[in-house]
Amino acid sequence: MSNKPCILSIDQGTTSSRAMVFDADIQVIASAQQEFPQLYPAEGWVEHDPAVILDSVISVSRQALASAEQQGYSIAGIGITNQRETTVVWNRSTGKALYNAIVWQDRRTAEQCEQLKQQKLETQVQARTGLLLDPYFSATKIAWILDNIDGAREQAEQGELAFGTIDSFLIWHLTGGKVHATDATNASRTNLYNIYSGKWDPWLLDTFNVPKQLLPKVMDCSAHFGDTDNSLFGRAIPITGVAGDQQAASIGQCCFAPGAIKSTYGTGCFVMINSGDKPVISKHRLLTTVAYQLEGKPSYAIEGSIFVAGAAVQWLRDGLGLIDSAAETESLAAGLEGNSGVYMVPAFTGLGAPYWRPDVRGAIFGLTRATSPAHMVRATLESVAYLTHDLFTAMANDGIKPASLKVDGGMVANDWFLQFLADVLALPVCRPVVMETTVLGAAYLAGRQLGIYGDFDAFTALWRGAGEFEPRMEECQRSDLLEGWQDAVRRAT
Ligand SMILES: Nc1ncnc2c1ncn2[C@@H]1O[C@H](COP(=O)(O)OP(=O)(O)O)[C@@H](O)[C@H]1O
Ligand SMILES: O=P(O)(O)OC[C@H](O)CO
Repeated sequence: MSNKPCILSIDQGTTSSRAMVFDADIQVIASAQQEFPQLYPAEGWVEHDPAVILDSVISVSRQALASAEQQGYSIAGIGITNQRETTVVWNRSTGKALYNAIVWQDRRTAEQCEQLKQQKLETQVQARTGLLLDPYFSATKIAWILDNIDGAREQAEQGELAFGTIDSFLIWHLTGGKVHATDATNASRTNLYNIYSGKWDPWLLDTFNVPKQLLPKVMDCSAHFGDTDNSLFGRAIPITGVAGDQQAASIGQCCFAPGAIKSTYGTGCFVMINSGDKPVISKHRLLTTVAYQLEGKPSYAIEGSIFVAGAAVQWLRDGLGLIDSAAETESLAAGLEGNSGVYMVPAFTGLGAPYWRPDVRGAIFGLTRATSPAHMVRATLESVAYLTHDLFTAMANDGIKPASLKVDGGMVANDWFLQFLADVLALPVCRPVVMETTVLGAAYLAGRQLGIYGDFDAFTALWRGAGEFEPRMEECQRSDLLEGWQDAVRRAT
């Protein structure tokens, strides 16, 4: 009979679904991962098939769970973390989605956002949500589904439909259609949730034309969300932790004190700085968001969101066929003396913070007959570091000047990238032992609710750095590179 308690943590990311099992000492004992297709049905549109997402989550969870049980462990609870903002609307009777999931990167509602900006509503939206007017967030994506799928708006008004970010969609299906809930971090990315009152906001629902009947119940990040349906894992398992992936990464990096900062390099890049128990509104186009909510008390963060980071590496592999694997980018970039004046602006889905230009598209500058695939690769990696530098400039203008940066996500396996990042930011960059901080954060939230994991101090005591990258570039070289980048951005925009 297995009796060692452990937590199954599910990370439903933009490019893959991952499940990891953590024991009571927060060590990884099992894991499984599955990539799934990205759908690009029109220029600027990005979708996922919700049924494929659900299947991939169930499949990786079953694999990780079986491996843990074979080792004599018993799953005590489940944590869920997810790509944020991505929007699903489904039928409450059948559970079937009305339309594909509209992914956070999707730009189809740029015009609606522009119209709201023309009506001078951005300041009011920011004052309630901490967010800006951009197609990134869920509200205009929901309205698009209601206005473009036959009969959807009437069904929504009659209470027949449910909206959810991916966490909510998964909770619904894992509990056999019994629970329609989300957590405060995911709610805070919709543009419908008032981060001051902690409630769905009637003015926002009206402004974005979204019926209240669609919305899930908003809960703390550590809470009993519901139990899984017996048919899925052979018995009911409680879901006890939920957070958006960037917030979960911030928890996994132990960013609990005001000023603590992390940057995650997955499909996109997201920098988050803890601002304590008060929301701080940026004057330089950064976002304010809920970092986590425990025992009814929210903590807040300032966030810089870059839409394309690892996605550009994926494009080199899948779009251009320049590389066979993401890992190859490291030796290709390191093999060059410099960038030879080649700059890439990876605005495949517009530019996020601090530019917020959904209309801009990607560009490459400085090509010559001597430009090789390695130059393209290097320009791609460099661009992610420059975009991070732009966020740090906005943060500095808001008075935030960190002394070092904790990093995580798929791209930080790349040592060359991290050294270049440290050089461009002129800051030490630290990579943790557990690079999957997102799943770790969700596991912590779930295990905390069950009493398996202790308080923040106990968790922080377990955090280990795997190595620091110290800045070592000459200042004149750094400023030349940044000048080249700024020129490229000017030309692209
Ligand atoms: N060694 C590497 N160098 C650069 N990029 C990498 C490397 N390994 C993985 N990546 C990139 O990291 C991303 C995957 O990271 P992950 O954190 O799993 O993303 P997500 O959660 O968004 O699906 C992919 O876009 C991939 O191209
Ligand atoms: O899937 P990731 O890790 O790139 O994260 C996506 C973000 O949550 C989008 O806001």
